Amino acid sequence: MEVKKKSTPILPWMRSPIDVSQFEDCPLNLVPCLDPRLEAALEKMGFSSLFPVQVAVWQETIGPGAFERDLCINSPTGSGKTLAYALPIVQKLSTRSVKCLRALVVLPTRDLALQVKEVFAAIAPAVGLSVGLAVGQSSIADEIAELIKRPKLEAGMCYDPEDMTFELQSSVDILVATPGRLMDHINSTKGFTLEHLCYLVVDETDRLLRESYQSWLPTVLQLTQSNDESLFPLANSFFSSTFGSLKTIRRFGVERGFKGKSHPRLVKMVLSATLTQDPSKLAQLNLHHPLLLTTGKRRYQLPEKLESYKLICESNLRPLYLVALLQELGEEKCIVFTSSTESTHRLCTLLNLFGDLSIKIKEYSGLQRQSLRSKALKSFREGKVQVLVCSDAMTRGMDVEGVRNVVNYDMPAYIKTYIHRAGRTARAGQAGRCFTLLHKHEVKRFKKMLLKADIDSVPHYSVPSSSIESLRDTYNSALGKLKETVESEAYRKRKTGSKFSKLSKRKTDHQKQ
Ligand SMILES: Nc1ncnc2c1ncn2[C@@H]1O[C@H](COP(=O)(O)OP(=O)(O)OP(=O)(O)O)[C@@H](O)[C@H]1O
Repeated sequence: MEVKKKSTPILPWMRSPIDVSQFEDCPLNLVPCLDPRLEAALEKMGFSSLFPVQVAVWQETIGPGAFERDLCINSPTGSGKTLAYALPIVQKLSTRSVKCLRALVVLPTRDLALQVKEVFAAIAPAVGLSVGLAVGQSSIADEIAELIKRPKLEAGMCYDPEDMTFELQSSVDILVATPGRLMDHINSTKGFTLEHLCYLVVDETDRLLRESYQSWLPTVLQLTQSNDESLFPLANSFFSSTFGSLKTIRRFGVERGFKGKSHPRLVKMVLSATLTQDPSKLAQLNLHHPLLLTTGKRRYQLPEKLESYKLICESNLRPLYLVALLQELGEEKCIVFTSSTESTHRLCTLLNLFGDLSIKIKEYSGLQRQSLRSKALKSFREGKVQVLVCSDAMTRGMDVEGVRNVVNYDMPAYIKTYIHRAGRTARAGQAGRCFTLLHKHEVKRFKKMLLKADIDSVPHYSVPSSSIESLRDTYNSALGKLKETVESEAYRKRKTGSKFSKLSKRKTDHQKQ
C-alpha cells in the first residue's frame, strides 16, 4: 500500500507554530488591556467574547513584545480573522493624535473590501479613528475627496490644486483597498502617501500573491521602506528606475524607532484559511521574523460544525437533482457554486425558468456589472433572495449571515477551492452543510481531493427518485425555454455589439476628419 507522505513545511518558522486550537473564547471583560471604548463598540456589534484566533492574535499584538514579529495567520473560514487583525490595529492606533494613513488592508475584491471596511467602521470611530475605502466603487474624484483633506482656506482665497505649498493630509487613519485602486492612488493622487504606514494587512494572502495586480506588493513595500541610504544603499536607484516619479517614499525617522533602530518597521499581518507554504511566494512579502498561528495539526481545516455530503447524479440530469435538493432545503439561504461565469448565468437562467419553485434565485458572477452583482448580494443578505448561484467570485471571504447550505453544482478542481466554497456556511461556530453533486466517474477524483484535507470519506445524500421523476416534464420545457432565451440574448449581444462598433467607427471617422 502506498504510504501517504505528510507535507512538512520547508520554512523552519512554519514548523513550530502557535496552535490556535489551544485557546478558548474569552469574555470581553476578561480581555487584557482592551480599551473600554472598544469593548463597548464590540458589545454594540452583539459580540460578548473574542474567538480563539482573536485571543491568540491579541496576545501577540498587545502588551509587552507586541507586534515584534510579523504574523501569518492560518485559521479556518468563518473563525473571525477579520476582527483578529482589526481589533489590535485599532487599539494600537487609538493613542495617535495626528491623523495620517497608518494602516492599510488589502483584499482581492471590492465586495470583500466593503465587508472588511464595515468591521473597522464598527469599532474605529469609538476611539476617534476614521476608515476609508479605495475600491473603485465611486469615481476616483469622489474617492480622493473622501481620502484627502483639502486645506482650510481663508475667506476669499482660491485653492490651486497644483500649488504644492499647501500641505495635503490624509482624512483617514485606516484604508481598506483593492490592489487596482490602491495603485491608482499611489500613482496619481496628490497627498496620498504611505510614508507613515505602520501596519499592512494582506488578507486572503494566497489569492493576492497569485495575481500581481500591477506589482502592487513590491510597490507598497518599496514605498514603506526607510530611505536611509546606509541601510538600503540600492533602494533609491532601484526605486527611481522602477517607479519613475513616485515621491511617497517613507521618510527617515518620522515615527518613533523600533527596538532602538532609528527607522520604523512596517508590521505585516497575512491571513488565509489556506495559507500558502510556498517559500518563493511568501518571500514576496519580505516578512520580519514571521510567527505562524495555525489551528490544529492539519494543513487545511474545515469549520467544526460543517457537514459535507456527496450527491451522485445520473448524467445529464444534474439540474434536476439540484432543483430537488433546493426544494428539500426550502427557504434556507443557500449558495450554489458552478465552475464558470458562463455556467453560472446558464444555470441561474434555467432555474428561473423552472416555473413555480417558490424560491427566489439570483446570479452573482464576475460576468455581471458590479452594480448588478452588489444588488444581488444585498438582496441575498436581506433574505429577499434565498439562492445565490455563483461563480468563484463568491468563494473567498464573503460573510453572509444565515447561509445554512452550500452546493457545489460543479465539483471544485482544487481542495483550496472546496475549503473556501464550503466555508461560506458553518461560520462563527454555526452549523452548515456542503453538498457536492457528482457524476459517478467523478467520485474517485473527489475522494482524492478530499484526502488532501485529511477527509477520508463523506456520506452520501440522496434525494427521492420520485422527486426527480415529478420534475422531468417541467425540466424539459425549461430546457426548451432556455434555448430560446440563450438565442435571444446572443442576438441582443450581437445587435448592441454591431451598434457599438458602428458608433465607434463613426467616432473614428469623425476624429479623422
Ligand atoms: N467575537 C465574535 N463574536 C461573535 N461573532 C463574531 C466574532 N468575531 C467574528 N464574528 C463573526 O464571525 C463571522 C466570520 O468572521 P470573518 O468573516 O472575520 O471570518 P474569517 O475567518 O475571515 O472567514 P474567511 O476565511 O471565510 O474569510 C462574521 O459574521 C463575524 O461577524
